[in-house]
Amino acid sequence: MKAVHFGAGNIGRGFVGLILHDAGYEVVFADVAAPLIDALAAADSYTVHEVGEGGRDRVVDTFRALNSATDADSVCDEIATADVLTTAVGPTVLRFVAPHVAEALRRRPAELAPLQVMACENAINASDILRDEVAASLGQDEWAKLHSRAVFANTAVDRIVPGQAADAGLDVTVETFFEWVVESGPFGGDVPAIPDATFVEDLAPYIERKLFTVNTGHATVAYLGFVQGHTKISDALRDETVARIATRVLQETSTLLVAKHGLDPEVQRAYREKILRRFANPALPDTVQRVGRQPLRKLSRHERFIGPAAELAQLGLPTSALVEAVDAALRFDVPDDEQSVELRELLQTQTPEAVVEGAMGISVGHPLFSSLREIVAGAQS
Ligand SMILES: NC(=O)c1ccc[n+]([C@@H]2O[C@H](COP(=O)([O-])OP(=O)(O)OC[C@H]3O[C@@H](n4cnc5c(N)ncnc54)[C@H](O)[C@@H]3O)[C@@H](O)[C@H]2O)c1
Ligand SMILES: O=P(O)(O)OC[C@@H](O)[C@@H](O)[C@H](O)[C@H](O)CO
Repeated sequence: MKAVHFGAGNIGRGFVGLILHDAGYEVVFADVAAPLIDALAAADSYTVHEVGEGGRDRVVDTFRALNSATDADSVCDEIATADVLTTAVGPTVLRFVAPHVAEALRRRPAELAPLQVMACENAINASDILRDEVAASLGQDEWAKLHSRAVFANTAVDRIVPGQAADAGLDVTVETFFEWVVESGPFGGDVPAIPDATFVEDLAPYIERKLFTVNTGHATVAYLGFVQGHTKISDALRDETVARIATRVLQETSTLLVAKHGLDPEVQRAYREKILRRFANPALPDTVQRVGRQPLRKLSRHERFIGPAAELAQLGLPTSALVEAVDAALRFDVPDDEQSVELRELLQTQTPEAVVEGAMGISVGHPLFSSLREIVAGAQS
């Protein structure tokens, strides 16, 4: 069995690559970072160090690596004969992966089973986004002819993989916990052979529970931690102010998740408490800068703050803690982060109304509008 995986970064090596390797796939990593791909191509193996209770070292071998920027032709050939294609590149990068997949579908022998595509990004329906980009890349007529050569299944992936130490080489330090949930419908009864993945009929409750609990909570700790002057996530969570607001934020999103998806409130309470314990893991060298990265993506309409807050506001339910977290996000000032710089520019050049409508997708008249307008104005003063 062969899997092509785009994005040989933290989650690519420390989670998707490991799980596919353990499932018996030969993994072909594709990435645009030349030093990383060169190092992978020259290596026989790398080690995933799980830190925390019960953590152990896991060795990944039997992989190959290709540069998708300079050797796109070989990458397309590999995809054309692969069983599985996964990505962990970031949701905004999927459109750059799509032309490779489109070309691979042209080359894929018609007698092969459909390529099983799973985009492992922190975004709702990331595989559908990739599918739409592939269709756009092929154009309507060609897509109609080739679409049956691939199936696209949405997924929810959960494992904290921090940025790695400069001297770590290819090895990756990760937490022990992991969860990979995949929607089963698109596979039509022939799900990929991945024992560590869980296949479910309806992914919506899983991806929303993950994004609006793990990622909302994580980003809250990152932005409030940044404001309070912390560098590490585990230190930020030891700060009472940060912990108090993070706890309230997770109570707010839990109210929505319980109401919307019929989750058991006690199970959800245990889930969010476990998540706070995961963030507090002192052996995990995770930073507020990594977790807060790309604040404009995180502040966008369907993401971890505005997504749940908009739904709560429409139901007349409390959103004050989420709004406090958004307030902190507006103060994330990291010159190395392009979106942080862009956010600062927006705040300096646009009216509060334009920021709320443009960056957060909330229009005048929405029940969340006035509280967001107020905090944007506050961040500008
Ligand atoms: N790190 C985590 O804890 C974690 C957990 C769950 C999900 N995720 C998600 O996984 C994705 C990747 O996150 P990460 O933390 O591994 O980031 P990362 O920056 O460590 O890895 C991303 C990799 O993608 C590569 N890349 C960029 N553009 C590319 C392109 N056009 N083609 C091929 N490769 C390209 C980069 O060179 C990099 O190696 C994101 O969507 C993230 O939200 C991350
Ligand atoms: O990857 P992002 O930028 O969407 O979010 C940052 C972190 O919250 C995220 O990477 C978590 O570590 C991960 O989602 C845990 O499963």
